Amino acid sequence: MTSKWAGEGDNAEALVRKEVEFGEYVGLKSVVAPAVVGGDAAASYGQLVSSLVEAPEPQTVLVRVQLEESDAWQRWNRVRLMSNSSTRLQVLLELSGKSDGDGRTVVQHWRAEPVHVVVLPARLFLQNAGGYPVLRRWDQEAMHQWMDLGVALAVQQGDDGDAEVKDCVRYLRHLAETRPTTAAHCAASDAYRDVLQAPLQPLMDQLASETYEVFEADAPKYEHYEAAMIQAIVDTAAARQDSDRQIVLVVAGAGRGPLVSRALHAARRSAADVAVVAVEKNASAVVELHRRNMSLWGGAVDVVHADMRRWAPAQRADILVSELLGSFGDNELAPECLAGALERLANVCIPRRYTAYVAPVSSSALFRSAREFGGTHALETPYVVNMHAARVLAPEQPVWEFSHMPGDNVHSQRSNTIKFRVQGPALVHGVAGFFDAELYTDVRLSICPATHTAEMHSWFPMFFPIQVPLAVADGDEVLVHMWRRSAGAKTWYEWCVDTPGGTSGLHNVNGHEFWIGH
Ligand SMILES: C[S@@+](CC[C@H](N)C(=O)[O-])C[C@H]1O[C@@H](n2cnc3c(N)ncnc32)[C@H](O)[C@@H]1O
Repeated sequence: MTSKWAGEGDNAEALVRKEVEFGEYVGLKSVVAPAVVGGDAAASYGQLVSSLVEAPEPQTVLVRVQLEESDAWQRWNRVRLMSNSSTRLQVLLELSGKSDGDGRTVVQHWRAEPVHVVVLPARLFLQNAGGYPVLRRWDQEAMHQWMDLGVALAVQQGDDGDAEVKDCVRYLRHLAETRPTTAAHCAASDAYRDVLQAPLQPLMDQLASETYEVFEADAPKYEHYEAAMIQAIVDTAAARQDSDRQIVLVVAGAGRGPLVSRALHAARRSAADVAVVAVEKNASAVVELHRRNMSLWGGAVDVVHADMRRWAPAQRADILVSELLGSFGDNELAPECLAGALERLANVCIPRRYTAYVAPVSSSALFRSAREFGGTHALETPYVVNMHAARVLAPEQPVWEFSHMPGDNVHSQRSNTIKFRVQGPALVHGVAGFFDAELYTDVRLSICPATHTAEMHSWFPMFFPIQVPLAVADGDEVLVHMWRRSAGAKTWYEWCVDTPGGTSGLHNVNGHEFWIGH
C-alpha cells in the first residue's frame, strides 16, 4: 500500500505495523495511528486500523482526528464503522487552535465518541498580564468538561512566540485543581455514570431493604409528594359537606414508609383529621412498616399487607398516593396498578398523570457496554443509566401519557411516532427516555433535561439501544416509533428508529427479549 498519510516511502502499511510491533515490545498499552484520512485512501486506512484492533495484542489504537478538517467526524466515523465500533478503538482529538470558536461546542459534539486524549496546540493559549499562558473563559470551561469526561489533555509544542509547553501544562494543572466541586446530591449519582442497569421491577420482584434505603435518600422527591398531599388534603376538606368524617389517605406501595411519614406530616401541616393507611405487597417491607408504626408513628397508621390491585377495603378512601414511577414514567406498571385500584379505592390519585418522553441519542460508551452484555438480547433491552458520555440529538418530546382522574380510560396499550430534527453529524445509538409527572395541580416531578426537578436523583434516564447504529447529518429528520404493549401477565416496549439513510428495524418484537411482569 502506498499512501501520503504515513508520509514515509512507498510501504506505509509495513511501517505502521512495525511501529505497532515495537510499541508492543516496549509494553505500550495504546498506539497512536497516523491522522485519519478521507477520500480515496479512507478504505485502506480503515482496513489497516481494523486489522490492528483485531490483532491478538491487547493494545488500544488511538485514531488521530484533526479538527481543522471539515469532515473530521465523518472520517472518524468511517473508520469506526469499518472496525465494527471496536472497544479497542479510541480517538486522539487534535484541536486546531485556529478559530476563536467556543471550545464547549467541540465537547458537546464529541462527548458521545470514545475520546481518550485531547491535544491542545500551544497557540490556543493567550498571555495574561504576567506573561503566563491562559485560556479563554469558554475554553477553560471546555477543559473542565473534558476532565469531567475522564479525557487526558496534552499540549503540542507550537511555533516561535507560542507559549512554552511546560507553562501550559502548569496552567492545566491549576485548572484541574480549581475545578468546581460536585454537589453532594450529584456525588452518589456520579458513581453510576454510563453504567447500564436493568430497570427495577417492583411489581414482579420483592425489593431489598438497601434499595428502599437508596430511594429514601432523595429528599426533594418526598418534599414534592408532601406538598402534593397537603394540597389534596386541603381541597378534599374544602369540598366535603360532612366535615366530621376523617379524610382517608392510602399510601399504596408504601415500601418501608417514607411516604407514610410524609402523609402524617402533611396531615399535621394542613390541620386536617386524616387517617393514614399503608398498603404494601412486599411482606419483608411490611415488617419494617409495622416496626416504624410502633416506634415512629405512635401506632397511628393502619398497615395492610396486600396487593393494591385486589385489596378491597370496607370504606372507599379519599386520596390514593403511590410512587410507582419508573424512568419512563409507566415502566414500573403504575397504569396497571393504579387504574383499576383508583376505581375501587379513591377519588383523587397522586400522581394524577405522567408522561413519557423520547429523544434520539448518540453514545459510543452506552452502545459498547450494551453490546458487551452479549448478543442481540443485550441490544433489544432497555436500560436505566446515568447518561454522561452521551449526546441527546434533539430536544425530548412527549410520546404518551397516563392520567388517573375519575372516569379516565384505563387501557394501557400505547403507540406513537415522533419526528425529530437532529443536530449532527452523529451516529444514533438508540433512544433516550424520560418522564415528567403531575403529582397534584402545579406540583410536578421531572427528569426531562429541560425541566429536571432540582437536586432530585432517584431516577436516571432510560436507554433503548438499537442493534445497528445509524449515521445522521445535521438537520436530518429522524423518526422514533414506540409501542407499549401488554398480553397476559406481561407488558413491554417495542421501538424502531428511521433515518434518511435507513431503519433500525423493530426491536423487542412481542417482548421476546424484555418484558415487565405483572
Ligand atoms: C418504587 S417502590 C416505592 C416505595 C416507597 N413508596 C418509597 O418511596 O420508598 C414501589 C413499592 O410499591 C410496591 N408495590 C408495587 N406494586 C404493588 C401492588 N400492586 N400492590 C402493593 N404494593 C405494590 C413495591 O413492593 C414497592 O415497595
